Amino acid sequence: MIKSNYNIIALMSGTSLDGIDIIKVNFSLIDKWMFNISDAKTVKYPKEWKIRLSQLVALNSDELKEIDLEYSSYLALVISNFIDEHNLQAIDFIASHGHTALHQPERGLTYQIGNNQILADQLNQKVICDFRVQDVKFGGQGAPLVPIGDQLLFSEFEYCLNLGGFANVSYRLNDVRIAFDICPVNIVLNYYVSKINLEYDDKGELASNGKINESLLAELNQLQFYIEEPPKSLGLEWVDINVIPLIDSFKLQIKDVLRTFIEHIAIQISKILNLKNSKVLVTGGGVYNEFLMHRIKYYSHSKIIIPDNEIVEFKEALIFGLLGVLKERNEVNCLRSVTGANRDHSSGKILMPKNQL
Ligand SMILES: Nc1ncnc2c1ncn2[C@@H]1O[C@H](COP(=O)(O)OP(=O)(O)OP(=O)(O)O)[C@@H](O)[C@H]1O
Ligand SMILES: CC(=O)N[C@H]1[C@@H]2OC[C@@H](O2)[C@@H](O)[C@@H]1O[C@H](C)C(=O)O
Repeated sequence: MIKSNYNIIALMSGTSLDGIDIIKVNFSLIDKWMFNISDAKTVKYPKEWKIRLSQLVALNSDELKEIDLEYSSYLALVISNFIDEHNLQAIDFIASHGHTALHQPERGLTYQIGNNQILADQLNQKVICDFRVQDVKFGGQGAPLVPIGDQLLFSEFEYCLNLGGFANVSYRLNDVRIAFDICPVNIVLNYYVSKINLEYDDKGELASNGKINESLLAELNQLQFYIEEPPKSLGLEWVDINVIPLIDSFKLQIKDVLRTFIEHIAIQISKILNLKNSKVLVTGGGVYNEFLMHRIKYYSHSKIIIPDNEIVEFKEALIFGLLGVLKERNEVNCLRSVTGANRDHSSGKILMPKNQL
């Protein structure tokens, strides 16, 4: 009989580069999937890794392969420390997203580093990973992948909104799950505050003291991406080409850039959350940007619900864990309605440690 209870470790490294989210979680299937997170931690990147990961786009394929190996080995160390710290035993497998190095689905390309065989070998554990590649091979965007988890674990909410490096949303429309990236969020805010040596704009304080530049706001709101129909996704490359040069051309003070960009985010999000009185589950580090949340609430007619910190911070890791479980069961974990692939499919690579092959 197929198992219905899984003890796993799940990991996610998001675009904001704040660190590696790692959790120990139990999934059990009763009438629906239930979960229980027993341990959770964000392992901050050492400065050196943060710099290296922020420069991946510039690397050639040999350099990428080399850093992939090193990063896989680094992840193995992070996981093994987590196992020791929490004295974890009887783990069924590790589900890991890795870190996105390249994402150009229109060229058939997406590359997450950290999914190398040495991860399984070094840990001597089964690893399920590399969830995006097959979707791109099937003509999909390879992202977002979290919506299947929104559907299976958080179906009581009309919308699931995540405010990470980018804002993404998922919701049901005529019994089909729709999801897409809305606009950049922390990836842009963090970039500008890094110029004054801050990691992020705590609570949105700086932004709240800035002034909106109406011309920049109008130009941001007119970017072509916003009128495209889903499925659609954003990557760092898009921000580097379309957003940063535009903002820089205005030569504004940082607080005014932040203020204008926050208004832009709130406007773009409000265009999506247009179902009156709906419940919106909001997660991701952007939740802690109080000024951003204030502007989102100002424009929105929905009920904004912020869950406890564990879900705010670890929902993506949780769902990549679920993707691993679904792959293990050979069940669908990528929805064509979301990614635009030519079929629903069970995506991911299973790495067995060498000595268990
Ligand atoms: N107190 C705070 N005030 C303002 N912003 C905050 C605060 N705490 C966290 N953030 C923002 O949240 C970011 C981290 O968010 P999160 O971990 O959800 O992103 P991510 O997982 O890397 O992104 P993605 O989901 O797009 O891959 C930080 O880099 C910062 O910009
Ligand atoms: C290619 C890639 O890594 N995309 C990430 C990124 O970060 C946010 C947004 O862009 C989303 O599309 C996706 O991650 C989430 C977790 C997802 O796949 O659902």
